[in-house]
Amino acid sequence: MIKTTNLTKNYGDFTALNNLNLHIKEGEIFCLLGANGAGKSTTINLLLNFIAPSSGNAFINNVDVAKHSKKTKSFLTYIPENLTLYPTLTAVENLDYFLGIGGKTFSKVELEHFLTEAGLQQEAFYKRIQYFSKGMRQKVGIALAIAKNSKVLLLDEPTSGLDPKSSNEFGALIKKMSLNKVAILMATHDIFRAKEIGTHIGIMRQGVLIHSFSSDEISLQDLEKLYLETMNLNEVSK
Ligand SMILES: Nc1ncnc2c1ncn2[C@@H]1O[C@H](COP(=O)(O)OP(=O)(O)OP(=O)(O)O)[C@@H](O)[C@H]1O
Repeated sequence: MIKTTNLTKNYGDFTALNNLNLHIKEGEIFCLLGANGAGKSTTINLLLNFIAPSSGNAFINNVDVAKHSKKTKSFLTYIPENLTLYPTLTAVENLDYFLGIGGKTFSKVELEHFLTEAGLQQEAFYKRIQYFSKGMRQKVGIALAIAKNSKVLLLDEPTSGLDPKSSNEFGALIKKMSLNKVAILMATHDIFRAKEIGTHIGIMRQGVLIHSFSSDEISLQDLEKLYLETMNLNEVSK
């Protein structure tokens, strides 16, 4: 699970994240919406201990991220907007390499199985990553999460730049991960996908989570309205 208590990040006088309280349980998909600069990536960076909190705490699987960074990383997989893999290595080789860094070794058959589970077509297993689309690279990232048996998945704008079919496929894959009890946080601008796959949705503005609700409480139309109203508030307060 993912939990934050009064998590705050200041840069001098500027507050990028203001007292965030989140609780994402196993099997839940929390989609975090917000305008550019709202604090979505800051939240993810704090959960990864890429940056230190100014105050408050972040927990992955009940372990404090700032105190036990290495341990919390072993529970999670992070897929950034553009997943960096080794371009000259194949999908299988990349998977083998990154799992090896975490001290895990698997047979060729097992690695192929993880890629299959992640929805990568078999013809791509032994192709160099440099020829992969964004959607295909993300599937390698998901295969990594499956192989690691990750309890938590952190996704930063995973569907931006994906065509509708790939975005739909990605959504289905994320839902499948959640059925395996993974707790998922997805920062996104994609209202449609958030409503479709999210069990919970949050809207952030200027570092504050101002709306948070379960996805079935709101229609797509109302969600869009609320989101646009939030964006307009941003404009007015500038
Ligand atoms: N190192 C830093 N120093 C000062 N301000 C920063 C720093 N890093 C981020 N910020 C500011 O913190 C705010 C939140 O940024 P963040 O990247 O979390 O937004 P975001 O919601 O992920 O936006 P986007 O949708 O554009 O990715 C922004 O105003 C950003 O300029």
